[in-house]
Amino acid sequence: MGTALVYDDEMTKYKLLWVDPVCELEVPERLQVSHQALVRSGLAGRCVPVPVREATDEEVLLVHSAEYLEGVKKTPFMDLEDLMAFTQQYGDVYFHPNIYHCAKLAIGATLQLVDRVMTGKVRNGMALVRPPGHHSQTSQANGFCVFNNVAIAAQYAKKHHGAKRVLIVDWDIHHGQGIQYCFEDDPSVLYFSWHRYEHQSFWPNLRESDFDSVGSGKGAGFNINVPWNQVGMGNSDYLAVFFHVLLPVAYEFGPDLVLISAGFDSAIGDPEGHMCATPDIFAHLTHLLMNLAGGKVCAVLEGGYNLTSLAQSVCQTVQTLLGDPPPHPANLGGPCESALESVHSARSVHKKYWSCLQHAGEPSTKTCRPAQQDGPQGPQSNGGGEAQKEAIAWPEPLQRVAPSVRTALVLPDAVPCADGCERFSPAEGPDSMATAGLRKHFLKESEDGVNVKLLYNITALVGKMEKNEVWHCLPFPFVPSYVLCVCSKHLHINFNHTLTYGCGDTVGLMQAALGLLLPLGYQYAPGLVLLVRPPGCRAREDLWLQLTGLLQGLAAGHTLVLVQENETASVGITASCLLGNAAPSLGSLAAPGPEDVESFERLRLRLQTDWPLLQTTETW
Ligand SMILES: NCCCNCCCCCC(O)(O)C(F)(F)F
Ligand SMILES: [Zn+2]
Repeated sequence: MGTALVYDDEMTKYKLLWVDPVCELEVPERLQVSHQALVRSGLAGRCVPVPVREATDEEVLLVHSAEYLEGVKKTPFMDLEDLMAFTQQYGDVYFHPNIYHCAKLAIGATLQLVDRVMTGKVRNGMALVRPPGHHSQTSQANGFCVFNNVAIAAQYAKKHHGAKRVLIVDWDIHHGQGIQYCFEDDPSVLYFSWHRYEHQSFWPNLRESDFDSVGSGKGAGFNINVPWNQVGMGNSDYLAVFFHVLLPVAYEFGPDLVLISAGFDSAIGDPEGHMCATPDIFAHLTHLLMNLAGGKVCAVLEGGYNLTSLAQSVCQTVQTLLGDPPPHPANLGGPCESALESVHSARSVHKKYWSCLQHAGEPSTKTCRPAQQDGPQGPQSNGGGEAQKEAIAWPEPLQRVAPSVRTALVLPDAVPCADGCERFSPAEGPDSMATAGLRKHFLKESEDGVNVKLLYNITALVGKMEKNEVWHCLPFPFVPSYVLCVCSKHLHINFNHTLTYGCGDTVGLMQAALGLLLPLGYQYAPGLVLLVRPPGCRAREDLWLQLTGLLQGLAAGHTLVLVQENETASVGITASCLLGNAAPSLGSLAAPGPEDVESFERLRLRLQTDWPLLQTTETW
């Protein structure tokens, strides 16, 4: 199952024909540099190319009014004067004789992607389109958008593919009010958006973009807004929102399709966003969504105006969709005070709708300190108004080279090797000291099986030899003999930290994984993840596969999974997960048991001082 890439350079053939400082940044080069970067990096060649098509009127009418469509249909025949007059009735958008054609191609590209993903022809994919869509509304164009590509895709997936629950994740730095309005009272579409807000002083300056717009009627709880009230937000702020707002709710919602309104004006260097998150963060954001909906993820380009960070961010997203493990998360700290206030506000207004948030604090009465002149990460020029005083620079993302052997298995002879893997036989195999040490001990003991004590000895021994890091997670005592799956070729092991968390049921463990394990792991940034599956976890195989999938976001995918020999049936599906295939969907999660929530919250409060990425409320 591959990754689709939907692109056609016809969508570069419209541009601003008059002077308008607000619209001049939406240029054809945005699409060209994005596609070029995918081609030059070899990523486009690894994707399944999918042709675009024009949307039909019927598809446009899934979201837009006939009057609006009839109006836009006239624009190809307008002269410059009429185009400008037609444009005047809308805000922050421009028309062009070819924009109607391109707008239909943008929808068509998106629907082609949805068709391929929903019918299982590909696992996931990206549609590189313009004009963008998330600001356009039933009867109006807005913010460079003519038709709402992603909103139409959600309606289309429900109507033509029987999707019951669609999750839309809008990581563009502007609020996609067009999508919010479209699904305001619709519980089958969960719309999540973060956006630069600055207490309503940033465009589109809407009161309904604040965190207390939760949807209405039957849709209450299915609209989640996380406003950024300061610029300069960085990687830790973005991850904190994923761990403590989006992911717990997304797993409880249990979508059967994930649409990403993938705008990259939320990346560093963007003249609209003024944020500090680096392009590699989109590898992690993508990865964290890829085990939802059985991996059915469609990323659709929205904004992004710094051509360098846009191209880098698009590559990071596509490379992750292809299954390559994300890069090491670099020096993450805790979220800033303003971000914590936004996280806390969103959690507290949604606690009544989502049982995973039942322990969120009450809405904070205090308001954040007046927005400082400087964003949390230091001085930023304000708004897009004045020219950047100094060019903002950031390191080019490191090459992410997938190992030649992605997953190797060490198996008792009786157990067949899973397809796509290599059997790691003690004779040959990687010659790193760490592996040699593991192998030596493993072989010496293998006739009478291995127990966890020996496992610790192994890692302790290896730790002496290698000054790298390993992070034990979820160690459980387990019966003798086990199968050792090694993902990628090189091991870096140093016995350093053990976090043990006993948990009653699947839901509790899943929520603990999202709210405790992942933030801890990202902050700890281990060199290796060791996943020790407890005996009898076959009963919760799908949960352990979710963990196996999610934890590959750490340690650049270097994952060691120990499986009980009496569960050799798990080897194939575990190997499939280590090979980058999505874990099966958990469906909608029930409420976690109260005792699990209690122990979870206690552990979080105890650890968050040392691990600030665990925080969900401001500390003052
Ligand atoms: N400087 C503030 C002037 C108003 N600026 C308009 C910004 C439009 C943003 C469009 C977008 O990036 O959200 C999309 F994804 F739709 F393209
Ligand atoms: Zn935007």
